[in-house]
Amino acid sequence: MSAAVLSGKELSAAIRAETAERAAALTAAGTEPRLAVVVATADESSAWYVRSIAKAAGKAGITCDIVDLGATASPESIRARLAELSADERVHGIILQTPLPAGASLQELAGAIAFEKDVDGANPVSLGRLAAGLPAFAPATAEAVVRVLEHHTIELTGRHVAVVGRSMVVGKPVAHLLLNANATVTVCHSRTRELAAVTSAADVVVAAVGRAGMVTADHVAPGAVVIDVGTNPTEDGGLAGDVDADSVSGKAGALTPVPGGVGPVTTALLLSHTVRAAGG
Ligand SMILES: NC(=O)C1=CN([C@@H]2O[C@H](COP(=O)(O)OP(=O)(O)OC[C@H]3O[C@@H](n4cnc5c(N)ncnc54)[C@H](OP(=O)(O)O)[C@@H]3O)[C@@H](O)[C@H]2O)C=CC1
Ligand SMILES: Nc1nc(=O)c2c([nH]1)NC[C@@H]1CN(c3ccc(C(=O)N[C@@H](CCC(=O)O)C(=O)O)cc3)C=[N+]21
Repeated sequence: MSAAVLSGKELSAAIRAETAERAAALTAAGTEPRLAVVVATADESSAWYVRSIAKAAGKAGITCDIVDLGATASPESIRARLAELSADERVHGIILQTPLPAGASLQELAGAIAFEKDVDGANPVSLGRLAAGLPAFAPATAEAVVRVLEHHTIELTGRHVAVVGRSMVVGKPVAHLLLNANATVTVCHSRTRELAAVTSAADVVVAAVGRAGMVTADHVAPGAVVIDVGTNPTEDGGLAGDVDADSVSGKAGALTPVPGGVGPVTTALLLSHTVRAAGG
């Protein structure tokens, strides 16, 4: 038996269609929605994302400014640019791409992103509000994980979800969103002992590690639902997930594909957050 494929494409298309409608209404009313994408990395996975944001924003009628500061930008210069964009009335949404140059951290810099423009939920204020169950933009990827599960009518209440990864972009916020959805959540990381035993006890496994094929059949229970967040560039220019799909699909009940799973929903949600930040 091969695991069911949990596509993100239909959900992404629906979110993008609704976003385009809202963007057109805003533009007609005199507000052009605008997203600033701040880049200070040469990372290929980030470059993939930035290209797909720019393309999808164009189609949705959102102006996208790519602000490339270079992979050697200092934390001070990144912070100054975030503050400038935060004060710029024409800009409605700001995302700072990870990874960041050595010595810079998202949690330290994202405080310079105005809370109301923090469309990728990076400001620690956004994460705190998310944890408290208060309105805030969640990081698009973390929200995408939960939306894909909901779209495929996978029950979360009372079920055990193991998240592998504890970054500010995925692991930590997704753990809070899952808790808010009444799941029982275990968060794993590089110091977790007996990782395969921990994840094998879960009904749902969320892999956000950044290592191609790290999650194998040994890590999942028979019939479990597996969400693959990983987008690792391959030598031939493609993308590989954090899950070894060949091994896992013979054991899991359902699995998100890479590409075509969480990624397209992430991009759509970032744009949806941007039109909401613009008042749409
Ligand atoms: N599809 C999408 O929309 C998105 C995809 N991504 C992709 O998701 C992946 C994760 O991204 P991100 O969270 O930003 O990555 P980070 O590198 O910031 O975090 C990786 C996490 O995985 C943990 N980890 C690393 N190795 C192991 C291991 N051997 N066993 C258990 N845990 C481990 C780390 O633990 P520790 O904290 O101890 O170091 C860390 O918490 C990447 O492939 C990235 O490209 C990211 C964002 C969006
Ligand atoms: N602050 C921050 N937030 C992020 O969310 C973030 C980041 N930094 N840094 C880089 C990673 C990587 N990432 C991807 C998102 C979508 C695709 C994506 O759309 N993938 C498509 C393929 C691309 C396409 O079709 O054009 C897919 O999986 O089907 C890829 C990669 C977000 N990231």
